[in-house]
Formats: sequence, C-alpha cells, structure tokens
Amino acid sequence: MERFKKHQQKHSGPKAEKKKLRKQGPSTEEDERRRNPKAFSVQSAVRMAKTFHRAQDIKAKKHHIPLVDRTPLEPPPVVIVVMGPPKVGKTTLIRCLIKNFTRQKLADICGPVTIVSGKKRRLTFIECTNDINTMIDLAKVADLVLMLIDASFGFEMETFEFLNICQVHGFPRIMGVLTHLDAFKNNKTLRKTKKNLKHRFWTEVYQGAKLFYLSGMVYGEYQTQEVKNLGRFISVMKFRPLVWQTSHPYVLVDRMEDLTDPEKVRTEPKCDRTVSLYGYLRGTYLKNKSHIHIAGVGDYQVSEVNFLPDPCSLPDTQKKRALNEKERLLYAPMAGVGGVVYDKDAVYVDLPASHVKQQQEEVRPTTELVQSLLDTHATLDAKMAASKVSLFSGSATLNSDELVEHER
Ligand SMILES: Nc1nc2c(ncn2[C@@H]2O[C@H](COP(=O)(O)OP(=O)(O)OP(=O)(O)O)[C@@H](O)[C@H]2O)c(=O)[nH]1
Repeated sequence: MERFKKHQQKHSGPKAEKKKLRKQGPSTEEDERRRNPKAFSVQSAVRMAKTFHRAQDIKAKKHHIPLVDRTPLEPPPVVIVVMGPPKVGKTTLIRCLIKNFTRQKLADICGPVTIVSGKKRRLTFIECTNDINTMIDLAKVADLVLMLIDASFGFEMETFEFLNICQVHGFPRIMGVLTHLDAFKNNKTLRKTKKNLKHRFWTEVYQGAKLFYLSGMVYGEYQTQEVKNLGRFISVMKFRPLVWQTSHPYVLVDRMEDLTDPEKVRTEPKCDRTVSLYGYLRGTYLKNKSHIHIAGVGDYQVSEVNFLPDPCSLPDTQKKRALNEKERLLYAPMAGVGGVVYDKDAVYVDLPASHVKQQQEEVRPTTELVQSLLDTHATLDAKMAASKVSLFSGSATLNSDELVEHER
C-alpha cells in the first residue's frame, strides 16, 4: 500500500509570515486599504471628478481616427462662407474683414475674394444667400462658416436647413455672428436676447460654439475692434480635414472667361459657349483622367492640366513678424478692386455718377462773389432797365424809363 506524507506546516517564508500576523490580532488600516482599494477610492470628490474626466478624455480621443495631414507646403486659401438671410449684413461684414486684413476697400463684392491674411494663410471669402442650391454647393467646400444672425429677428428656417446640409459632407467649423444688436434700446432685453440666441445656437451646433457680437455700425461699417477680434480668431483657427474634402479634388472658381466668339454670341444668343474657369485646386491631388468637382457645376473629367502662376501668393521671407502693406494682397477678379474690373481684353474703371458730380463741384470757386458772378445770366444794362424804385414807402414803383422822364 502506498503511504502519504503528512502535511507539514510552514515556519518560514511569506505565507508563514502572513499567518503569524493574522494570529497577532486585528489588521492595521494600511492593510485594509491594500486589501480593498475600491472601498477607499473616493476620498476627494474634486480629485475623483478630475480622474474621471481625464479617463473620459482619453477614451474620446481614441474614437478619433488619427488624421494624415496631406496639405501641401503652401496650402490653398481657406474657404470662408458667409451665410445668412437677406439684408443681415453679409456684404458689409466681408467688406469690413477685407479692410481689416488688407487696408483696401472693395467697390462691390461679387464672387469669391481671396486675400493674404498672414505669413502662412490665405482666405477666400464667399457670400452664401438663402438659396438652397447655393447652400448645397458651398456646404461641400466650406472650411469655416460665418453664420450671420439678425438678432432683432432671430433664427430663420434657412439657417437650420444649412446646418442639416452641412452634416452630409462632414461638419465644417461654424461660428455665429449676431448683427443688428443696435436695434435694442433696452439693455436688459439686449442681454436676454443675446443669452437666448447663444443657447439656441449651442443646441444646434455644439455646446460652447463661438458666437460673435457686432454691436451696431459706425459710418456704414461694423466697429473696428469687433471686426479685428473676429479677424484674429479666423487667422489663427485650426481646421480638421473633412472626409468629403480629403477624398475629392475640387475647385472653387474665382475667375471666369467666356472664350466664345463674340460675333457668334451676337447672332445666336443661345449658342453653346466655351468657358474657361480658374481656381485653386483643393482637396486631394489630381490623378490622370480623374473627375474634378467644380462647385455649383458638377463633376467633370480632366483632359489636360496646366500649371498657372499663383495670382495671390504668400510672401517669401518668413523671418518677419508681421506682413507689410505690399504683401497684403487682394485677389478678386469678379469684384471691382478700387473700382477697377479686369476682363479678358479690357480693364474697366468704375466712376460712379456721384463721383463725377462731386469733382465738378470741387472745381467751382468757393467765394460767394465769384459764384454770384458765374451765376449771372443778364447784362448790367438789362438789369438796370428792369430795376424799379419807389420814392416813398407805400408809393407806386417807378421803372428806369419813368425816372428819366421825371429828370427832364
Ligand atoms: N443698424 C444696423 N444695420 C445693419 C447692421 N448690419 C447691416 N446693416 C444694414 O443692413 C443693410 C444690408 O446690409 P448688407 O451687407 O448689404 O446685407 P446683405 O446680407 O449682404 O444683403 P443681401 O446681399 O441683399 O442678402 C445695410 O444697409 C447695412 O447698413 C447692423 O448690425 N445694424
């Protein structure tokens, strides 16, 4: 028969030590903490909240797919879409922002306007009306949307419509801008409206979305400091590449030429036209025989690619801190820069009628005497002949012929 060895109790080693301690009496507090750490985890609510937030942050970061930055060394201009209902102040805002960056005034804003805003950044501003087709086209290509809201009216249906459209192609950065704040005379209502609109905006976009206030106008322009702050925000803003944009090459046309024979257009107004479109290539690189999306037009196959010189290039030297006046370029072929419009074979200088009239007035002498001389239409003799004199107050008037007879 097999014999089993009797169990031998341990007298040394970690297990024996533990047994000894247990026999000695109740365990110390330190031991309990080690045995049951969960029971002692919440000692400071603040610390607990911090740990929790940190854990959540790390989790949320993991959800974002790491992005590959494919932007070339000299990235194309950032597309800023200024959208809002009619008469909300879109044109005024674009004009003010352009003036803030380039110190130039645009005669009238038509089509996209590209400017150099900093050493490494160019901006293209484009106005988006409440038209649904424009919204669909521009939602695809927008990097940043300035959503103008008339504070005296509130949100319009189209604003929400635009937000929905944006969601289809990936949400661009969105900033709200409240205008017409000067319509509120009462400070309390103003504060209340601002707060209400801010919360409504946050619900639609995201909590804490940036909302700017443009409180009133000075000489037909928004206040310089407010525009400056908005401009500063735009020029340092970081953008996340969006899915549609990084997977499609696309062009936002900023110049257009009609190459059709003018004679043919004259004789046959509805003939097929040959049009040449110019713009920066954005999104990804062009591949041979690939399709290219032209905003507002559709997808077209490329037959030939030419490299054109940059019409609004970034400054060369990178050492300086700020741009000088010459480097603050402005490129707006569809709009009149300083009243000058370029065409394929002509340059138009815009001289509004009021301007011409003003110049004529300036030439006129300012002294009253010379002015009155210029205004005389009759000779002195004719005036003398027509003049009348009354000798006594209330008596009948005598004209010059009667006076001569009296003298005789
Ligand atoms: N009182 C006041 N008037 C404003 C404000 N913003 C714009 N306006 C005026 O509103 C009018 C329309 O401004 P625009 O910049 O032409 O508006 P818009 O959105 O470009 O208009 P459309 O191009 O017709 O859609 C102008 O006469 C501005 O002076 C504001 O904050 N307060």
